[in-house]
Amino acid sequence: MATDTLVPITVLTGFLGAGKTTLLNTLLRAPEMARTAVLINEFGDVGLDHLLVEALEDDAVLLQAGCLCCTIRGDLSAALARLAERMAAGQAVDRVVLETTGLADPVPILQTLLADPATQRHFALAGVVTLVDAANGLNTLNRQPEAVRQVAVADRLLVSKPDLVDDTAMQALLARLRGINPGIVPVPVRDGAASPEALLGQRRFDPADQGQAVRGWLDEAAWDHHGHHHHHDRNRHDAGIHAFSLSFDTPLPWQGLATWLEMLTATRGESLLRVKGILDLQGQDRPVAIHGVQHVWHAPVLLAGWPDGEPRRSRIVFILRDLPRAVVEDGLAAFVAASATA
Ligand SMILES: Nc1nc2c(ncn2[C@@H]2O[C@H](COP(=O)(O)OP(=O)(O)OP(=O)(O)O)[C@@H](O)[C@H]2O)c(=O)[nH]1
Repeated sequence: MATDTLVPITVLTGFLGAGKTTLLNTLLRAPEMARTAVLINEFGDVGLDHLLVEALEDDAVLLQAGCLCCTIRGDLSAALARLAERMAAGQAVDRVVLETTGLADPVPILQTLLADPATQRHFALAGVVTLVDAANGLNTLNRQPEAVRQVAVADRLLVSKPDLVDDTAMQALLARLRGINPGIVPVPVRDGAASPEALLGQRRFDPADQGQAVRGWLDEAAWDHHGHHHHHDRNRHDAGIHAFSLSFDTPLPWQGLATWLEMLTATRGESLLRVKGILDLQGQDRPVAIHGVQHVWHAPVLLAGWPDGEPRRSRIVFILRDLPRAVVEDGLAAFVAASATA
C-alpha cells in the first residue's frame, strides 16, 4: 500500500493526570477531527477514561487497547488489526489518536508502531505529543523514569495547567524539559485549548530526528537486552505502584467524602499518583467526576448524565505509590459506614 494511503497515528502521552483526556475532549469537538479513531489504554483493568471521554462524533471510533504499557505488542497490534478490519468493512478513518496510560513507557509503543509489519500495512506513526503537568511535572520527572522517556520521545511538548503555577515554577520546568528534549519548544496549553492543526500535523515520526538516547531505546536489539522483562508484569511498573478501583452502590455524601479525601491528600498526597472517580452523590441526579493528581485536586465536574448501559454507582480508581490498598480501602469504608449511620 502506498505511503500516502496509510492512516496516521498520533500518540498522546504524558504522566498520570497531565490532562490527556481533557485535551482529547477539546480536540474531538473540532470539525477537522471527524473520522478520528481513538484508542485508549488504561492501567490494569481499572480505567474510567472510556466514560470520561465525551460523546464522540457519529463517525468516530473508540477502542479499548488494553494495558499498552505491559503487553504492548500483542494488545496494540490486536486493537489496530480490529480497527483495520472495520476500515476494510467501510468505516472511514482519517487518523488515529492513541492515548496511552500515564504510566506507559512510550518506547515499546513506538517500537510496535514503527516495526510491526501488520500494523505498518495500514498505519504510519505521525507524531508523539507529550503533555507535562505544570503543577506536578518537576516532581514527577524526578521520580518516574517513564515520565522522562515520554518527554524524550516527544515531537510536540505541551505544558498543561499553566494557570496553576507562577512564572518561576514554569521557568524551572521549561529548563528541565529543555535538558531532556532540547529540540522542542514546549507550548503551554490551558484546559486542553490547543488547535488540532498544531497537534496533528501529518509529518512522519522519524527516529533519526531523535537524540542519541532515544534512538538507543528505540533500537530493537538494545531493548531486548535491557530491561524488557521489567515490562511484562501486568500492573506492576514499579514495585511500589499499584492500582485498584472501589465501587459503591448507594449514593455517597459529598461533604464527608471530600473531607476524607482532603485528609488523605494532606497526609499521603505524594503517594496519590492518580485518583479519579465517577460519583453517584446524595441529592445529585447527574454523575460527578473527581480528579486528584498527587497533591492537587481539581474542581469536581458535573457530567451530562449517566452513560447508557452503565450502572448508576460510584467508582473511584486509585493509582498509588508506596501506599497499601488497605489504608485507602479501610479508611473509606469506615467513613462510608459512619456517614450511613449519621
Ligand atoms: N487548572 C487546570 N486543570 C487542568 C488543565 N488541564 C487539565 N486539567 C485538569 O486535570 C485533571 C486531570 O485531567 P485528565 O485530562 O483527566 O488527565 P489525564 O492525563 O487524562 O489523566 P490519566 O488518564 O489518569 O493519566 C482534570 O481535573 C482536568 O480538568 C489546565 O490546563 N488547568
